[in-house]
Amino acid sequence: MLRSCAARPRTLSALRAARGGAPRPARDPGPARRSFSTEKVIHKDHSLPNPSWSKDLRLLFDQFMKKCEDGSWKHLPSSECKVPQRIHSFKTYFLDSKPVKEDQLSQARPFTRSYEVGQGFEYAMFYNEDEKRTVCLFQGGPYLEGPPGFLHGGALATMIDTTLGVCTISCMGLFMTANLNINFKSPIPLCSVVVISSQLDKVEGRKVFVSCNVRSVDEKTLHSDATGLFIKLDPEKSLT
Ligand SMILES: CCCCC/C=C\C/C=C/C/C=C\C/C=C\CCCC(=O)SCCNC(=O)CCNC(=O)[C@H](O)C(C)(C)COP(=O)(O)OP(=O)(O)OC[C@H]1O[C@@H](n2cnc3c(N)ncnc32)[C@H](O)[C@@H]1OP(=O)(O)O
Repeated sequence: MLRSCAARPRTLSALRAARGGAPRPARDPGPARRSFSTEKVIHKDHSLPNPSWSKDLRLLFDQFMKKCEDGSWKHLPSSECKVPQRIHSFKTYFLDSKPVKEDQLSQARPFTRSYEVGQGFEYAMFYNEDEKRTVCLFQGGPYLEGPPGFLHGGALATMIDTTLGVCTISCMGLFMTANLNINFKSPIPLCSVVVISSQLDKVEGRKVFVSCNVRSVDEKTLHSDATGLFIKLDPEKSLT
């Protein structure tokens, strides 16, 4: 994700300055944050194969890594601690409208990267800039059970939300989900692998419309299809 954030043409302060508003001083990260940001900590990339990955997930991962060789697809790294510019701007410009306790914030980590290896969300994301498409290879672990032996619908909704969110990567700015419509067509056996294929359908002002389908590895089963609306955050508007 860092790569795409680094490529972002302008920061929020540049956006704000462009509007003639005085750039808001970045919030003092506080001692804990300062020491954290000066540490040279190498964060684990959770989007790489690990022993919990099934043969299906490894095969699909290798197939998509091959697609990356000509540069058409990009593998998106995923660490639970790295604070890319986009998230940092979000915390600087949008979180102060509702003071969140510093110590709670310092414990924050992405929901999908908060389980022991293999027990929750195992996934890898690939992005195609030209086609504005994101593919997520997802294996839901045993802690994501809904109906006995099947994946919880909320766990699938989480991965759909995350995958659709990544589709906004090519748009400037920070986006939040305003609407998700999900059809659950066929239950997903727990610990099986599915492919979430998503695309950016249209942009209207601050509104980005995206959609996806969720299929089994052999593509024979359509497990789900969904649409989403993401709204670009307006730094002049408070979030709460
Ligand atoms: C933010 C950075 C950090 C998170 C990263 C998120 C995503 C992008 C990421 C990239 C990569 C990373 C991976 C993705 C990881 C996770 C993704 C998860 C994303 C989420 O999980 S995020 C949490 C859940 N999400 C919320 O917690 C939002 C709560 N919500 C609000 O904060 C406001 O609601 C907001 C800001 C959305 C809009 O507020 P606002 O004031 O800026 O805009 P406003 O209301 O004026 O609407 C403008 C135009 O959108 C139309 N519109 C609005 N809502 C609509 C709806 N529901 N249906 C149909 N149309 C709707 C209006 O009708 C108007 O349309 P028109 O202009 O035509 O009149």
